[in-house]
Amino acid sequence: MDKLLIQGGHRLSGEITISGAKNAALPILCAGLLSSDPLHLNNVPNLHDVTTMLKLLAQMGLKAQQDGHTVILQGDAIHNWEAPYEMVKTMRASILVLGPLLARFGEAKVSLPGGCAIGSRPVDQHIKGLQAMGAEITIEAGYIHAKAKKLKGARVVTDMITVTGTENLLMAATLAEGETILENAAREPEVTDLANLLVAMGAKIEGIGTDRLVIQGVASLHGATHSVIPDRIETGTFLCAVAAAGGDVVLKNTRIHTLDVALDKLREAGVILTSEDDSIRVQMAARPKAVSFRTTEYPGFPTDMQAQFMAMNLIADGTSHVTETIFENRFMHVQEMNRLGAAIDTQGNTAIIKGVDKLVGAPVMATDLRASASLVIAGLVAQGETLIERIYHLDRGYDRMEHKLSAVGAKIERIK
Ligand SMILES: CC(=O)N[C@H]1[C@@H](OP(=O)(O)OP(=O)(O)OC[C@H]2O[C@@H](n3ccc(=O)[nH]c3=O)[C@H](O)[C@@H]2O)O[C@H](CO)[C@@H](O)[C@@H]1O
Ligand SMILES: C=C(OP(=O)(O)O)C(=O)O
Repeated sequence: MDKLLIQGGHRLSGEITISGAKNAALPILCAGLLSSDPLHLNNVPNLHDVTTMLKLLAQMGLKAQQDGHTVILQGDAIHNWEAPYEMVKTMRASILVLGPLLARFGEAKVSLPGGCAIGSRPVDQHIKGLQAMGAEITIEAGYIHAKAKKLKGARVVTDMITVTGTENLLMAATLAEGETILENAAREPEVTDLANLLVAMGAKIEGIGTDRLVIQGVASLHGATHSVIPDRIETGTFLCAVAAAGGDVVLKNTRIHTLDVALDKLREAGVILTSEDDSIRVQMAARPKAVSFRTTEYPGFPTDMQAQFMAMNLIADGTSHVTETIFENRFMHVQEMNRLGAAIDTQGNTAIIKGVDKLVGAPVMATDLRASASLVIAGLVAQGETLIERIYHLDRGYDRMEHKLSAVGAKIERIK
């Protein structure tokens, strides 16, 4: 199993190009199931979740040609409507095939994703929404089996804001009969990116970017060309790396307005940020100041940035309080960080981080995707060597992270 070896204590300087967003690319690839025409997708990141998704879609008969960051999909020969456990267990986003398959073919069988490291993560809201649209759903032997001759438009109010839930229902509604209203919809930029693609495919959607999406179903969708938005979480991860390790780096091909709250927190920490068109320069010459925050849905502070900001807070001046409100078990990096000499105490869903003068490298274990990224940041700061095990979590969601960091002066290498 691959590991990352980091020699900490080096400032970062240079340029990093941000990849396309994992969490936009995954639903967008599933949208390929909605049409028999070709879908030309650009800026698709090269990461394991994308490979897994393409494998899953290929098994269903969706044709895919991948050339660098371009993927051309064609859904004119789909013959299998099942997402097996073997694939769903490695990538929860597989649930995103449910809505499109059901809407276009009237049937889908998708393994229940089950719990994962960061929380139990049920999909009851996806099911509730599809049932409201007339689907008959049974859950048996670990599979969601959904059938509907033709989905019918409905008003769906989800109990909570759910990102993939909104995306699944949105895709289903594009081919349903009549009008669907999704209240309490997620407003994450990745949902907006998917909605924009769907519109390019001929879907009729109003309220894009708001918490009320109104969809008029159409008989069929056609092909389109679309470029996946830059990854705001990858951008934020590198911003935190520079904030913690110090340096002067320009991040290119990004969209800073998707990171407003996180940028405010970095400024509060003393980071100098200057933006221009689609790039942002991050400069940090001093010890960061501790910053407190609580995670919430977009446009609030993203849960997917919680661990990386915590890594910066470890060596900050002062004490910070970090409250996680989205997932019930997203503090697994805390124990590993404490092994590096951090001083973190957790009380329920709040972590209290007392900034320390230094961290000291040690072997640590990655437990989930963003926890892995936070350990990389901590390793860049720690004195001596940090060895990070189980980086398959990191590879799920980052496109060549160690190459990008090496290019700006980090001493980081992959050990096979
Ligand atoms: C592939 C993808 O886009 N993943 C993102 C997506 O995950 P994902 O879409 O799985 O997360 P949700 O927005 O659905 O989850 C939000 C909260 O709602 C709960 N919930 C959700 C659905 C449901 O049917 N029932 C239910 O109880 C979840 O357990 C969680 O506590 O949004 C999360 C929150 O921004 C991010 O951390 C993930 O990176
Ligand atoms: C939690 C994440 O992803 P997923 O929903 O795919 O597990 C993430 O991207 O941080």
